[in-house]
Amino acid sequence: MLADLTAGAAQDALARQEAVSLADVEAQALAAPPALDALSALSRGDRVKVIAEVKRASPSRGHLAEIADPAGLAADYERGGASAISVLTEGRRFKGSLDDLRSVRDRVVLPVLRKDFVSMPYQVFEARAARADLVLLIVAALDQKTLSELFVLSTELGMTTLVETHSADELSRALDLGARLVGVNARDLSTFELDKTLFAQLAPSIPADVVKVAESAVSQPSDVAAYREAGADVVLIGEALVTNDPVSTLESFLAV
Ligand SMILES: O=P(O)(O)OC[C@@H](O)[C@@H](O)c1c[nH]c2ccccc12
Repeated sequence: MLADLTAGAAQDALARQEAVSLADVEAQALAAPPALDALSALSRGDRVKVIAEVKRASPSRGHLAEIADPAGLAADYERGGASAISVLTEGRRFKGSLDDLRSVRDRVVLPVLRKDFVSMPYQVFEARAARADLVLLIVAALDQKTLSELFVLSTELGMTTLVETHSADELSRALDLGARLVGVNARDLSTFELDKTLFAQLAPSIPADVVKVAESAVSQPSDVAAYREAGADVVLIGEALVTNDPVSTLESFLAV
């Protein structure tokens, strides 16, 4: 499944490249206003921080929410106390787009993450051209050479990279890169199985100066409390926020 998602996203990027060449998207990326300092925004504080996600659907959970106005939802997230906004830009299964990201970027002042299945430099340039401040790289989807190249490129473009892991081996690959923002996804993107204990298993192996993000499976405040207890600086939440009132749900999560 992860391989399919990654291949599909690459195919879609190649189709966009027919319209806007690599050189042009690179020029757009270099001309964009500088990325916001997302690492500072997400660094450990007195309270847990939330990356709130604009997510219409997923292959594991199907349709979640229509979200006709992604910018309005992001503004609600900002009002509710989120520290950054994640925008799923994958079109096939998550029903997102770079237009969603651009409209969110125009509305909020928070750092914005491009959440997609990135495997080519073109997609990294696109993220920055759309004024994303962060880009997701999924260790399981990439060989170490490609992962490292994409990490270096996004860093050179001034973005913060959220490096997503799902095992001890993937975590050590993320740390080898020098990643400063590391995510542990409770969901296995190949089987869609959920392991809510994985963050707590891996967190002790993540150095103190690396910002730790617990991803997926937060449905109630006690889930946030458990991730915080296990050492999370940040939790990334999608489904619970798009299927409930975003502001009050976010506030209840931030109150733990
Ligand atoms: O909707 P949830 O269970 O709150 O999960 C959000 C986020 O962690 C999930 O969307 C996610 C984590 N890593 C990903 C990689 C690609 C696509 C999606 C994801």
